[in-house]
Amino acid sequence: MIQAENVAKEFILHNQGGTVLRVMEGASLAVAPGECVALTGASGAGKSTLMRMIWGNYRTDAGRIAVGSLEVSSAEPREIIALRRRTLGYVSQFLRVVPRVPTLRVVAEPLLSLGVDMAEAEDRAAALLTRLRIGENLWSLSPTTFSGGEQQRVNIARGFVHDYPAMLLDEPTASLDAANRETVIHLIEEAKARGAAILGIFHDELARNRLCDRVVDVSGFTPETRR
Ligand SMILES: Nc1ncnc2c1ncn2[C@@H]1O[C@H](COP(=O)(O)OP(=O)(O)OP(=O)(O)O)[C@@H](O)[C@H]1O
Repeated sequence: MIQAENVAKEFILHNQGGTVLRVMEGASLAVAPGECVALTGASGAGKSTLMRMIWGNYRTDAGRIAVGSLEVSSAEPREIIALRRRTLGYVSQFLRVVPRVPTLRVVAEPLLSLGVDMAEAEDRAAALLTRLRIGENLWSLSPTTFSGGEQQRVNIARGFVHDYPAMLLDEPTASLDAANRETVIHLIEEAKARGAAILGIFHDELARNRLCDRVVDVSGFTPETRR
């Protein structure tokens, strides 16, 4: 469902004399439906860079990336937007929201953009917010003033509101208390059980061991010149 073959990436630092940083070469991996794969490797090894290339935010300099039937590495922006709407979910570490939009709406929005009717979308959003222990008194407020952990739970609710066939998770259990961490682990287990292909960065080793079928160490894709 998620595939990378021989992917290479370099950054050109235009504000530093055009220095070229070759950060990755020969990166290959595949995540099948129902499988959870963890990206590991030291800080700076390229985990986030690989995730951003799969998400379509960073261009690939060589090789190919595909999610489902779409070649992300050569896709048009409108194809990337459609992929993100239907097929590929992404739970980043931080919630980014438009100010003043109420929490219930923030969480329901991915379903609304798929044409699900408001009542059903809000029901599903409410169920997830309840599971993630966000009190109903907060649902009509914008999450911009929420605590870090509350914002992360809203972010997770939004990321799991639609049953994406593929998901990218960036430290989904970071900054959560024990009970909410357990809830998030269950949400990920449920996504796997319904056949989602999941690729994630999990610094939380216990969560990684419970959830992940395999580990891909991105240090193996670091060019010789950087080792
Ligand atoms: N936009 C960018 N411009 C220039 N260099 C970048 C950019 N993004 C990442 N890099 C460089 O690419 C390398 C890999 O960074 P990346 O953030 O992917 O590592 P990581 O494994 O996710 O690290 P961490 O665990 O610390 O988050 C680093 O040397 C970083 O400086």
